[in-house]
Amino acid sequence: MASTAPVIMRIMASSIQTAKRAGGIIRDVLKQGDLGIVDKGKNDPQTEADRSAQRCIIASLTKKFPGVKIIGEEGGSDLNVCDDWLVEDLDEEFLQKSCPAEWRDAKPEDFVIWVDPLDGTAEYTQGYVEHVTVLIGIAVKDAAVGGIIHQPFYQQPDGELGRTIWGLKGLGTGGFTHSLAPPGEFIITTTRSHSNALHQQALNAFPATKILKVGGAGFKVLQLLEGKAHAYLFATPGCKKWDTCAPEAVLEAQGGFLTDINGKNYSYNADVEHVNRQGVLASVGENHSELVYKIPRKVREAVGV
Ligand SMILES: Nc1ncnc2c1ncn2[C@@H]1O[C@H](COP(=O)(O)O)[C@@H](O)[C@H]1OP(=O)(O)O
Ligand SMILES: [Mg+2]
Ligand SMILES: [Mg+2]
Ligand SMILES: [Mg+2]
Repeated sequence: MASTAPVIMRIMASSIQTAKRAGGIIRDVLKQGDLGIVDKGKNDPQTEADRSAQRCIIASLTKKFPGVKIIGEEGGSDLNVCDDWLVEDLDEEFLQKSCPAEWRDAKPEDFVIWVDPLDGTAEYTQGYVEHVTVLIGIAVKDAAVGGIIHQPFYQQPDGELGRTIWGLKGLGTGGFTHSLAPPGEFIITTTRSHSNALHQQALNAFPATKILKVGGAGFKVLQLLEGKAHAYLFATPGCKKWDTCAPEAVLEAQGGFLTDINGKNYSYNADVEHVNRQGVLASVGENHSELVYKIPRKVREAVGV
């Protein structure tokens, strides 16, 4: 019944399979050894894995959904890829699920797919491969609605590498076991490679019992989902719509929040500015607005309201 499923269900089911294939490409580039690093800016590396994974994802999704706008971190991509990189199948298990009523009638032109082919590139080049994720975020009009977070280097109990987490607002999440972070503690997960004085000032305002410095927006949201941290803070511009669309959708499908540091959700339509100028604050199982008001007003004014 694949062809009759609502567009959003088909985009999600195709993105699950495509993110897995991209994860395989990311492992292959590392195995082969030459990362082909290019510096796009300060602390902003790109590797052959970013480029190849993006080509795989954009070519596959464009072929399947020609009427859908797709925006990838690595810019315009050559859609001419080998058959091995062209993912045609859909995740059948996902397709069996029932589509939430609110998205059932969404048309191809209502969607924007935000692709971060490799989130945590700095960490990938430094050997912290468990921080790496593939992010495919699905926006309907302005809102982040669905997301895939694939971890290429996650070791399954049976030894298999890779796991795929999904979330769709109104339906829920899959691919991991949700738990809340320990009560009585306050653990913050934050950047390890893009800190600055402004961000540090915000971090200092929290009575944290522990600060985890890890790479990638996807990995930090996974830490929230698995109860390793209570909040994710990045109080400065730097991450972009492709970093937050999928994590926001998955976290919010689980009852959490991912907003700017003023507590406002970002917009994900095709015309928005790519940079998330007002930073990121995410939490699950917490009073999110209380966290917003812990961030010093000076910091919130510096990034803009
Ligand atoms: N200053 C920056 N320049 C470029 N990318 C950034 C910057 N800050 C954050 N990012 C992106 O957001 C992700 C999360 O940031 P951090 O790990 O510092 O918390 C990074 O892995 C990176 O995504 P990517 O690795 O896909 O380029
Ligand atoms: Mg990058
Ligand atoms: Mg990223
Ligand atoms: Mg990236």
